[in-house]
Amino acid sequence: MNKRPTLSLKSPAKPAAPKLRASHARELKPALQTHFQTGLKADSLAYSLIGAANALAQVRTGTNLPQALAQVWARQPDTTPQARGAMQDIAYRAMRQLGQSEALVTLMAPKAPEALVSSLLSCAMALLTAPDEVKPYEDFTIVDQTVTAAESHPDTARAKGMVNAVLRRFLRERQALLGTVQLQPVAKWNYPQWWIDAAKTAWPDSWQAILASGNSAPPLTLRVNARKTTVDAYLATLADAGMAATRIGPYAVRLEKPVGVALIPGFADGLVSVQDAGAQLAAPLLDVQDGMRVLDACAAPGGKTCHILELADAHVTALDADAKRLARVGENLKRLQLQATLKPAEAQTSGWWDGQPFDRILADVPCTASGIVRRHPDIRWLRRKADTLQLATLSGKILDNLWQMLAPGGKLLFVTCSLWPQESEAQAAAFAVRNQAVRLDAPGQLLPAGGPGQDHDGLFYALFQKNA
Ligand SMILES: C[S@@+](CC[C@H](N)C(=O)[O-])C[C@H]1O[C@@H](n2cnc3c(N)ncnc32)[C@H](O)[C@@H]1O
Repeated sequence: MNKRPTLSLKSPAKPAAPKLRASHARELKPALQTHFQTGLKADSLAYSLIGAANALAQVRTGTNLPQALAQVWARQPDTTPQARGAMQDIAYRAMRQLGQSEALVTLMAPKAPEALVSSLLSCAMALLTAPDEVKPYEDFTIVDQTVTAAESHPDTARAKGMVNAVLRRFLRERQALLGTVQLQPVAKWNYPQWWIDAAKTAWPDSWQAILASGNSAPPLTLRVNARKTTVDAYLATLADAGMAATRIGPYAVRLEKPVGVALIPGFADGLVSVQDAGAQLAAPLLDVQDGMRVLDACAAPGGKTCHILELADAHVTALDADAKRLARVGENLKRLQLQATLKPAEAQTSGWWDGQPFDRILADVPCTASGIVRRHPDIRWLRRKADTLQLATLSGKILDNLWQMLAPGGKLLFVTCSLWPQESEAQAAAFAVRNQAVRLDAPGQLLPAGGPGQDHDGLFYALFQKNA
């Protein structure tokens, strides 16, 4: 990775120290001053660090990272696109290194830091321990800018000296400190202990590779729209634009260097969509023919809905319990010039159904999303162990309900992006027994994989047919 040229670090603004609140007394535990505007320059690393730290602190209280970042940007409308990019990069790195960073801080800090201080230190640690061949920033810049960031905010100003001391000690004793914390599994793997245990139990031969894969940066994979072009023609378009790419599936193209969608040739015109290569297996597996009635029961944001419609002239109903997310299905259909009926409703209910059976049903059910942590590194810190059982209970109800809506001879494809058998294979096996469903050939559990020729998330596929 090249050094980030967009950040001006020559003369970082040193704002006047903010007034400390009396409520900084530990026992009062004040709420974070999330609306506080620092006087930092938007193009400084300090600005990006305090923004990323704010987002991280929100994640620690249960908000997902994209939403937390969106909240930070909404509160600071002067955040430039470059600063947004830098904040996002720091926050995502921090999520992937959080176990190690928090263990390092616990080892060095004289007492447990308050939420925003802890988050700021985790952001700085993620940059200081970045695995990149070319470091994103120089060590001294990271320390200097983290201290400047601490100084700029009332929730961190008092801890400025401690922040400085911790980061400088880390630079002096790096190897010894890293060696010490690596003895703790949470710090070594950067997942909660229950997650590490679950991976070991489910995948005793490959849990290390699975956990490591979840800490890698994800590829940018495109789905080529079969209605508009071919993979070969699109690869040629990319080559003309000077963008290196390889084919990694029947419709899947991986860009060598991820870019924003605005820079992807033909994206606005619907030539391609962003979709993991593993997720691109769903539509072909459903084997939809022209004229069929198809239900996509958990459809948002519509990746699989649109793929189905790119492959056949079908009558698709796209259902999702979350009306806001369902609106994104509409946006994607519009960009691709496709049509479907959108219904905001819960898939375990039937009040929305007109009683006409479906020929094909896609049940891409809500799950722990443990197979897509490389794209959503915050998930591991947000999920709780009990979520697996709760989500499996809901998806069991969804499957049983949808089965009643399937025409004789019709097919139902059950999909999860989970690595936990309780949500996937065990669920599929129990469903088949409960409903006397015929199980057809499908990939089953795909573990996350990367490399030449293939690159996909962790997904599960089971295909069922109803007796005619
Ligand atoms: C794995 S995502 C679906 C991804 C989508 N199929 C795609 O390819 O773009 C699961 C979706 O299920 C929705 N959902 C959650 N609970 C639901 C329920 N009870 N009924 C219907 N949809 C639900 C969520 O809002 C979410 O959009």
